[in-house]
Amino acid sequence: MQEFLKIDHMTFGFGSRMILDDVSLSFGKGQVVAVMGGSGMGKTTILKLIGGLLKPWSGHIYMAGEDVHALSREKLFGLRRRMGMLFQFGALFTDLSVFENVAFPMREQTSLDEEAIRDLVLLKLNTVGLRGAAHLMPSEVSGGMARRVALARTIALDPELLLYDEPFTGLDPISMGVTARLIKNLNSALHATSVVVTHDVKTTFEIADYVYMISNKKVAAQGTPDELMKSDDPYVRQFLGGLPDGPVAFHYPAPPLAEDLGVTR
Ligand SMILES: Nc1ncnc2c1ncn2[C@@H]1O[C@H](COP(=O)(O)OP(=O)(O)OP(=O)(O)O)[C@@H](O)[C@H]1O
Repeated sequence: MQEFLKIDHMTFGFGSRMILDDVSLSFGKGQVVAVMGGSGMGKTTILKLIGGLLKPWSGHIYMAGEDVHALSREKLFGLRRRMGMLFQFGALFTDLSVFENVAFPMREQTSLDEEAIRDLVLLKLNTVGLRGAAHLMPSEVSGGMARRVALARTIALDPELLLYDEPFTGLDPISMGVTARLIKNLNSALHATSVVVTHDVKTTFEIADYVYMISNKKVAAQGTPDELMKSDDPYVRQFLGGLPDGPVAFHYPAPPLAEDLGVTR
């Protein structure tokens, strides 16, 4: 496997609160890699660190051999241009048509002429099955279609690295499956690397080549979906089974309920 992205012994936190403690993750070229874990474990934070929006306390992130946080501002912008980011809910610009939403990064970041933009936008929309919807406004398309438009916009400039934050949230099961297959197919078509942050086990395991599970500031488990399905690690079993009890407590640490309610015997 040729490595494209590497998180190397990285530690990060907000203020004095550590969120990630000495984590190392590797992402191969051409792979779809899922980063999973419970709410608040730092999954979105990892994407922001990769994108250079946050800086590690220690450790490094390398993309295509470049140390992301050692780059000049200009070089970082150059590197970011090689990334496509689909952040939570992938909001579209509501006052722009589907076509203009996809054209937006092209107009912002390239000097392509109108004709080239038109052809490219239609090609990208065709890839997600929505060429016929180019003239519609975001308010006229369904939630699942809007997510596909956002995907077309994410791949507008043929990124080498695709970062997805909860791409399945809020979608019905069919749209989830469609979105998942698109993520997989786009990754192959672009010869890219995709990082998918999610807690949806079923959909993710259908498309991921490799999975990292983050818990308690650490990589709690990792492997291919097959390996994890067969694992008897209690954390993996708890996560996959959606069980309330296990190594990860359901209750946030608290005094006894009776004490909080002022009940005495
Ligand atoms: N700007 C910030 N300042 C301080 N704390 C933050 C900030 N952003 C996130 N956090 C905290 O860092 C932790 C990790 O947040 P993050 O959004 O990465 O979690 P997540 O795993 O993506 O969760 P979810 O699945 O709920 O989106 C959370 O406890 C959150 O409250």
